[in-house]
Amino acid sequence: MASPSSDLDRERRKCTFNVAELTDIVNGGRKKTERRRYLESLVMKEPIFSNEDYYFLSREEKYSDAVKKAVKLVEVLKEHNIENPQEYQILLGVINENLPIALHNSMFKPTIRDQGTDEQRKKWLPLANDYKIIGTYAQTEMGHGTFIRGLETTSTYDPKREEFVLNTPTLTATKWWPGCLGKTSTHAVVMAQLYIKNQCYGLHSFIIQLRSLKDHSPMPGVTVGDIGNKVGYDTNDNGFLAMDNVRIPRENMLMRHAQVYPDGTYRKPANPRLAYGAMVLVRATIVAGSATNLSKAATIAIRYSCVRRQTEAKPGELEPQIIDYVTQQHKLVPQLATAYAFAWIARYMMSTYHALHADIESGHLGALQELHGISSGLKAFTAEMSVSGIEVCRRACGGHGFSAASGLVSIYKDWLPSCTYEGENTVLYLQTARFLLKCFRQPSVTPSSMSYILIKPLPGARWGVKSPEDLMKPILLVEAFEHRAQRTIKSAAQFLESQISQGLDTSEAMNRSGIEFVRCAKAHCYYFVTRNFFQSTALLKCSKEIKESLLTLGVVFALNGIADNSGEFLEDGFVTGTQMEFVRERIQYCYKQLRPNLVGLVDAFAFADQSLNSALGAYDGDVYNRLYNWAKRAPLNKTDVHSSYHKYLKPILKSKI
Ligand SMILES: Cc1cc2nc3c(=O)[nH]c(=O)nc-3n(C[C@H](O)[C@H](O)[C@H](O)COP(=O)(O)OP(=O)(O)OC[C@H]3O[C@@H](n4cnc5c(N)ncnc54)[C@H](O)[C@@H]3O)c2cc1C
Repeated sequence: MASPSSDLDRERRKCTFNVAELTDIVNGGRKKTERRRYLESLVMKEPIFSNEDYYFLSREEKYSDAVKKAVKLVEVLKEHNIENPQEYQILLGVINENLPIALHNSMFKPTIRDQGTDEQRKKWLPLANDYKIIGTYAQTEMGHGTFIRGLETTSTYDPKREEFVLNTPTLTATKWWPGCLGKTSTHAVVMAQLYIKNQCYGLHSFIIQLRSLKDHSPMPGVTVGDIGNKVGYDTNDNGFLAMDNVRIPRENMLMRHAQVYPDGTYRKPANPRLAYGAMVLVRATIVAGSATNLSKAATIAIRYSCVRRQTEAKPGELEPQIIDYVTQQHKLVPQLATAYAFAWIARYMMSTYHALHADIESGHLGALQELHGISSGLKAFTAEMSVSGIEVCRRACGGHGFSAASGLVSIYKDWLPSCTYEGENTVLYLQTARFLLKCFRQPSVTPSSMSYILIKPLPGARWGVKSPEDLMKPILLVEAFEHRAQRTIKSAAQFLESQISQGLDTSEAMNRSGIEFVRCAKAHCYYFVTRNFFQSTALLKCSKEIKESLLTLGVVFALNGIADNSGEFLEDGFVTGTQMEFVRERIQYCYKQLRPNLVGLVDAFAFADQSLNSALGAYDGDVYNRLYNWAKRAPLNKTDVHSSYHKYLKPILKSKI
């Protein structure tokens, strides 16, 4: 049997490009790579962050361990003055667990920043930044998540005492799901229906103290706890919250956009779209998370597939590395291509958001609406594809993919809810579809990045691909996705009109058109991500070898998208059966081209072993020793004879043979 480590060494020698150069591209430059390494070292040098035995812990142990790590992380952040959210994400990446202060930084502070007045920011943010308080964001209730107008929690203004009184009027109004709520947070931003003098003014945000800062016991009127075990997220205390006449001062309503004056006069927000900014940022972060989690899974599965050998072709011959089976390549190379495509689109979303930030702050919201329209669909698209891609990687590791030691099980379980939180995926696709249809119908509101929608595809249009070689031309690949998106948007618009013309009211017509809407939103997202991948790669200043590899990955991403959705390309005759054969042929050609560089392409993500926490995917490829040593540490193996033998097995095994 070949040595697993030498297998990976050989793979690394075959790579045609300089991996460090690609790592710098992935990180956004050499300086960022150096900074990332430095930040990672801050975590790796602290034994408290070790996750070696993580997979053996019970839920309660995992939570408690995560609290310990969170406190140490706060210490590291303070000691090194780390305030940049992206740098914070790097530290979390190596810790590789969903810490129970996640919502404090991802939602509590950003909501106060976005919705708080200057005085409120001045009061709350220093306390939050210093971790004197720990906050969460409580919106979802047991009865409603998606339909936020249906939330039932009330906040009634009492002008005599200049206070709001918060209540959970029904069982279904119980806040349910908020992360870090159950056992950790001392405060929460709570979304509640605002009532003043018996009139409801809709949802607003309020800061509530949940727990005493002296002994962490729930405040009077507050019932709070953990919602119990979930598919994943073991370290996080997703919680429930019920309030019974909880009084807070008037100043605890976040009043940057809407105000309640002491006498109870209400002033509504100037522009309801102002809330979009924070949402866009959170969605861009999820898109980046999709890229990272899929990159981790692809790293583990590709390294393992170069180490794992199975099934000799001829008796006595060395068994091939499983990566050399084309079926294995067909599972894993598309995931690698998708990971890069998502990394590039995440960067686009982040940079567009930051470029627009000044506009948003000064109330110029035109471009924000566009970003909101597309970010909903991109969040859904990347979450959906990354989650299914991670599962493909897990299965591609055979039996060992089912072991917790693979690392893939926890990546999957912990990333799975990204399809649900921050907007359930289908609901987000529907939002993007509505934006696309608006652009389709009203050219005057269509932003330049979406102008393709206005070009009506010619009836009888045909794809300009004449040979398999043509499929290496980005312009032709983008053209195919553009055509599909244009056609499905038009057909969704026509479908909706046909429903309305049959006499259905708008909401029922929209409901009946939902499947068409989701179809066109997905088609748009695939187009957008493919176009961005080729545009961004073309602009890179890098070696010819890197550019070639990235472009080939882009071709894999595009061609698999065409093959997997072949019906939509063939349906109107834009793509012919012969061209579809070219597509399938070219996919295999690309796999062959990329084969020597597969390990280099995953090494370039530069994940520290600790951040993969995988016996299968560590850098040195020492899979079998790691698996064996890990299993030997399992709690069940602490003794040679387990206590259950004495309790149960012994009597039945006592018969004489
Ligand atoms: C791990 C995790 C962490 C979370 N963290 C938080 C948190 O920190 N704070 C917080 O407030 N919440 C949190 N949530 C809640 C989360 O935001 C909601 O679960 C999510 O918004 C979906 O809402 P829902 O559960 O009501 O699903 P539902 O809306 O009930 O969805 C169920 C099904 O109905 C469909 N559906 C619903 N409405 C429509 C529609 N209009 N058209 C078509 N189909 C529809 C959906 O597509 C889905 O298939 C978290 C959830 C999870 C799983």
